[in-house]
Amino acid sequence: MRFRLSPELPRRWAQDTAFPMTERDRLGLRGLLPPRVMSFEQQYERFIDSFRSLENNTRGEPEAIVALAKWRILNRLHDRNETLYYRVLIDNIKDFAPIIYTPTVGLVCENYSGLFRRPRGMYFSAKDKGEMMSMIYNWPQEKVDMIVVTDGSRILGLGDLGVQGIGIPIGKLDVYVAAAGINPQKVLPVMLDVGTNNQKLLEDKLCAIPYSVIAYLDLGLRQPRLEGEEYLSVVDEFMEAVRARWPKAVVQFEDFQMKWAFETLQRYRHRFCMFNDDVQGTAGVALAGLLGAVRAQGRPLQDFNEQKIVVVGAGSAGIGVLSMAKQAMLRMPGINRSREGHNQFWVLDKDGLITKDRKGLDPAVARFARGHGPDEIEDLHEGASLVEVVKKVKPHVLLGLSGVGGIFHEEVLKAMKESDSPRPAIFAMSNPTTKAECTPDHVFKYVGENAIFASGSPFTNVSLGNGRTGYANQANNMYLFPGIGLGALLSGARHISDGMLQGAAECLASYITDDEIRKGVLFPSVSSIRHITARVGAAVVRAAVAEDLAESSCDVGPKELGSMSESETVDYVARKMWYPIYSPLVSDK
Ligand SMILES: NC(=O)c1ccc[n+]([C@@H]2O[C@H](COP(=O)([O-])OP(=O)(O)OC[C@H]3O[C@@H](n4cnc5c(N)ncnc54)[C@H](O)[C@@H]3O)[C@@H](O)[C@H]2O)c1
Ligand SMILES: O=C(O)C[C@H](O)C(=O)O
Ligand SMILES: [Mg+2]
Repeated sequence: MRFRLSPELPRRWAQDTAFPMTERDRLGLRGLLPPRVMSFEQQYERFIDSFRSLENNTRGEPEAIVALAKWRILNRLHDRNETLYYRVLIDNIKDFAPIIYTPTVGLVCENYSGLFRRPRGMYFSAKDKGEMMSMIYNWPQEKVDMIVVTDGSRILGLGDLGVQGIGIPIGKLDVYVAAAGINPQKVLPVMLDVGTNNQKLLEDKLCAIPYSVIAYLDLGLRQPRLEGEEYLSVVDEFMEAVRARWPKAVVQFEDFQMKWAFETLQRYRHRFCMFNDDVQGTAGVALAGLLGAVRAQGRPLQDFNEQKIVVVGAGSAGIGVLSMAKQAMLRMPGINRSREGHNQFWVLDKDGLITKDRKGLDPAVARFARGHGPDEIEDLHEGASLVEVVKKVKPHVLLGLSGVGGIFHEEVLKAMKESDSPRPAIFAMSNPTTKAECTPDHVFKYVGENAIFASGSPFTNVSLGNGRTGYANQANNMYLFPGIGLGALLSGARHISDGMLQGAAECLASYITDDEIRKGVLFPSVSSIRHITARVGAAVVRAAVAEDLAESSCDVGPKELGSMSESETVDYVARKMWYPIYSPLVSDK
């Protein structure tokens, strides 16, 4: 019997019109495709041309229409031909990241049930209790290396989007393939659908995609979110199922609401090779930015201990950043022991400045609450407003992880002009773009041209006149999570330690040169993401080896990893990255 395949091959083998004649013959495809055999380069050009004409044809249309149209054309390619999709993504990551990742992925999640055409990833719901151990074997791929899981409870700054949050693991894993070269056959996006507390989704009313007449129903469970032990038993069962089938897989927790982000991290971090990107990945990126802000002032890194930092948002990300920054301060060489108890942070949440007078404070937040000691600034009372805090503290850095768009308004930014730093730094890290605490235009206008700006979602640089540029840095955990996951995978680490995360953050911080820092460039261009990830991944491998956590799952064991120099480790990590090329499906012989 002849071996037959449909021209609609599974997307991972598909070559479409590029199938050579020998393969068409052997696979029974002759006559099922147009006769001309195109090269990969011709297919690539054809896609880029159609993308550019889509851009031209949608010029002037509302932003949401354009963004969704761009997402659709990329998503269709993803469905059709995985090799071409990832090559296009890798080569054009700076242009395409804003489509498959923040900000467009936020819009996609908000409308996911309506945009849904084909499933991607796995769904484990509250109704699957007791079934997960067998369900996990329904995934058709033998091997999975990287899993990104969400419960959809805090999608970017958009809140509880229930099952529609699956768009986030899909986008994060696309970044894994593009940045860390994880083989797309070995990634698994996962949605844990434990219900939703989003009233609109629970009402089961027909929804509509922006500017579209197509109505749809939400695809998730229609029940309030599970809580307490019931919730944890679902996550426990999922984690055990993963361990049973893929004991070496790395699991990234993403966009869980704060209480579950912390609880699951504590529960699993020493038992599984897992991390929480919003808490730990974000912390490392923010720390690299904070150290960059010290260098930009022309000060040595030890002076990090003297910086006054106002953090707006005391959630999973804000507290993650504060904890890592505090640890880094305590590690600084020559730190004066008497300053160990010194609190350089002023933290605000939705009720204003957090002080020890606040009732019912979460212990993780209480560590950073302002007290009544000699260090304190007079009149800064419990619940003080952001403007009051900035005016009185005159911070070196103002960092937002609040999920509230525009909260760094004109008055706040003008107050930052009086900062004690010659280069006041403003980090508007909330996503997507609509939730950014401020824009770079406002920062350079109201704080001044010496300001430093970074945001979670991409903005364009600002022209300051006379050929000068105000840099709009992107401070997003995408600079770290791919390297953390890849480094953990290649070292076969039993778990992901603080030392491995610290190694990742320090590596990113040292990536930028003093010249760039002086100009206000704190983070490298997203175009270099593979190069950065190779370095970060190597730093994570080396930290795992140094801490004796490596049990390498690859061809190179911990002993050999330990004998590699730094640059040899970087080369090794880079060599392990998957790169999209068409592989012959049948041999010529
Ligand atoms: N740039 C990045 O890499 C990155 C990483 C993680 C999270 N984020 C973004 O950070 C935001 C927060 O994420 P999270 O996980 O910490 O969320 P979260 O819900 O756990 O915390 C949000 C915090 O903001 C506070 N807040 C709300 N309204 C406020 C107001 N008006 N003034 C001051 N504080 C206010 C809340 O009280 C809470 O402490 C989201 O928009 C997310 O997209 C960005
Ligand atoms: O997803 C992102 O762009 C960053 C971060 O993980 C977030 O939750 O905002
Ligand atoms: Mg996230």
